[in-house]
Amino acid sequence: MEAGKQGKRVIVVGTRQSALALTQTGQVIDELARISEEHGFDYTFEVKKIVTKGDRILDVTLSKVGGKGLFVKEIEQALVDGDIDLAVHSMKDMPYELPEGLMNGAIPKRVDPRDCLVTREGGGLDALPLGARVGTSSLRRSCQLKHARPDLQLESIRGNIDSRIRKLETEGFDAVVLASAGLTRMGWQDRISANIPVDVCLPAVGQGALGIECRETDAQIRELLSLLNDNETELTVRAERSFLGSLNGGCQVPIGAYCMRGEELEGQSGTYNLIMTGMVGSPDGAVLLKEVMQGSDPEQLGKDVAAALIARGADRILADIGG
Ligand SMILES: NCc1[nH]cc(CCC(=O)O)c1CC(=O)O
Repeated sequence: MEAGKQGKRVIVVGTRQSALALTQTGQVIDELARISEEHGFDYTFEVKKIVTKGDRILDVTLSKVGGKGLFVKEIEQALVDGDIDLAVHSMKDMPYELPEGLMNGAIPKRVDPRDCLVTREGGGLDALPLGARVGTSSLRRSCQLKHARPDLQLESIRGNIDSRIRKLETEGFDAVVLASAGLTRMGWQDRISANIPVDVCLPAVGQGALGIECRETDAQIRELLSLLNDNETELTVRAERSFLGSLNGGCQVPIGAYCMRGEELEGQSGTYNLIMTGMVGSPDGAVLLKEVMQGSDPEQLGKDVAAALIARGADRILADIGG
């Protein structure tokens, strides 16, 4: 990479305008400002809020709208057009393929990847009464929860985190399912009744991680972002995204994956054993296929796990639901 020439620069950061998006963008900017100061860069940061298609249709069930990248397309266009210099996304909202000329400049350290339950009475899955009403509009979550607890009534719920928690009270749900990461980033971790173990509910690809997108040609930003990257998160998220890419899935199909980094390989500095679990299921939870594999090349591992699931019929399940 060409070293950037550091002069004075106002860096415009694009983000969605939800409370969570603004909070996590603020956290990234604080971190980038700290890094800039540490390295003697004369950078200041400005936030630019961008409304995405996903924000405009928050009242419709997303899986019915379909399409990939509902929460990122407009932001990526602003990046291509030069209206912003970098964009902060929730990694799990990023489609596998980025537009020509854009790249993932940094994947900062991941927080808790698990889903969690926010329940009316407290306690986790085991504490939910028979036939409890659980709110989620994620096919991945309903598939796995239904598989673990066939008695549960999974019902669609949309909106930002705060409105989903409110609906727990106003719409009489016994529980809603949310990403632990979102609640933690908002400082609302005391609302988490229980985290759901990954072997019960495999998270979405990239859940708990952020993706910082930039232009391939912007050497200054690339240099800055490289200082924010977390190697362990990058390796594991690359494996999960390779899996997603091989299955051609967006975040609206029952696909889940979680990769962990194991030991560094002997005599191969920077190369690690990676352990990944991938799943594909039917929306009603009747079919749930899982594979666990190990490897040291993230892209290859993702492809291998996808191939193993496809060999067991994952492609037919996904074709059936139009994924
Ligand atoms: N689907 C929306 C979304 N996109 C990112 C997060 C927060 C979690 C994360 O950053 O992985 C959420 C909320 C949720 O799923 O509860």
